Amino acid sequence: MDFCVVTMLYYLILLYISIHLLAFFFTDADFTLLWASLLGRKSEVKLKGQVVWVTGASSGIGEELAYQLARCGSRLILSARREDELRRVKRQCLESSSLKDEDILVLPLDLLERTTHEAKTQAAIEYFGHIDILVNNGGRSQRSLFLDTSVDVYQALMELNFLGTVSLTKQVLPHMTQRGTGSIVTVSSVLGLAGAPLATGYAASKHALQGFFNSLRTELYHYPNILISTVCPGPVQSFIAQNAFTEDLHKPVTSPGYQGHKMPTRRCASLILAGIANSVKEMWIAQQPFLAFYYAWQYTPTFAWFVTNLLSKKRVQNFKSGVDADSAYFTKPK
Ligand SMILES: NC(=O)c1ccc[n+]([C@@H]2O[C@H](COP(=O)([O-])OP(=O)(O)OC[C@H]3O[C@@H](n4cnc5c(N)ncnc54)[C@H](O)[C@@H]3O)[C@@H](O)[C@H]2O)c1
Repeated sequence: MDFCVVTMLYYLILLYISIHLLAFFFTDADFTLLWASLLGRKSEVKLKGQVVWVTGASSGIGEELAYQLARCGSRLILSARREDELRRVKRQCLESSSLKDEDILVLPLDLLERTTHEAKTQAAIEYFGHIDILVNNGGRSQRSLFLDTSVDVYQALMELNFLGTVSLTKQVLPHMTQRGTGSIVTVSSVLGLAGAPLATGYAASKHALQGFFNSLRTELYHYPNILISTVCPGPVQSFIAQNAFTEDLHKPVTSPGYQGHKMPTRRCASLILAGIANSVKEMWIAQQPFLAFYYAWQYTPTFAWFVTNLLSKKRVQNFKSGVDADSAYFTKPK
């Protein structure tokens, strides 16, 4: 081969690797999702007019998803336990979009009350005629060490994050298979892929969701127009830390902690919508250095274990000395 061609190829490969490395350090999502958000179908176009059911729509990621979906022109079913909060979210959706009152259904729902899920699903279908997208977003986290934590907390986490989500999916999916189209999008977590201290039960419930939906997807191979997607965010600004379970079922978190270092909710929601619009099956969403961990866990687990153990030691030490667990990586132990 000609020397010039070899040199050119060499530089092209170097350029390709450099672009990826550079992009990696400035990205806050995996490459598939990032390409989808930059060059893929626009969510304002793809999601316009779609009927989207969002659980956990009264705060945090779910609330922000509602606002952005409203601006896309999606028709909405807003669910969570507190009706007054859902009405507030609805009002704000109407103020910031061209949707009409009848385009948004407030449908209070408790994920723990599984016997109500069939009637709630029927009510949603009767109202709009169909459901295009279910976003399984409602859930709670955990801030407690395993040795201190009651088994009741583990049961509650599995009942809410795992079984509540499975139960609603069980009601909605037959409607989608009947129509031959639809999307079930589930907000899992980075802790659905990896582990971290203070979250053994939460991570277990999110790992369960990952296993469940990854397997369900394989059962639906003959429904090419049904999307089963899991979203794995790292730290995102919301009320998750404030609402987390502690070692005792009825003991609240004492301090909500610092949110500044977390990804803005708006960015997380906009990436999720880009992923849905482009049928991305698994979305990794996190700022650096967290995103680097997803790759390390996936491709270099031995190295990932090494670093994770160092960070975990610091996180546990900080937690025990009363420093906020979420910002523990960024603060010195007392
Ligand atoms: N914020 C983060 O850092 C983060 C990271 C990874 C994953 N997640 C996931 O994102 C999802 C949304 O959490 P968030 O961060 O917006 O927290 P959040 O606490 O602000 O919102 C949680 C929502 O779930 C609802 N919910 C809780 N229990 C419920 C029940 N029994 N029935 C119905 N709804 C219930 C709440 O009312 C609220 O609307 C959760 O599944 C969470 O695990 C969050």
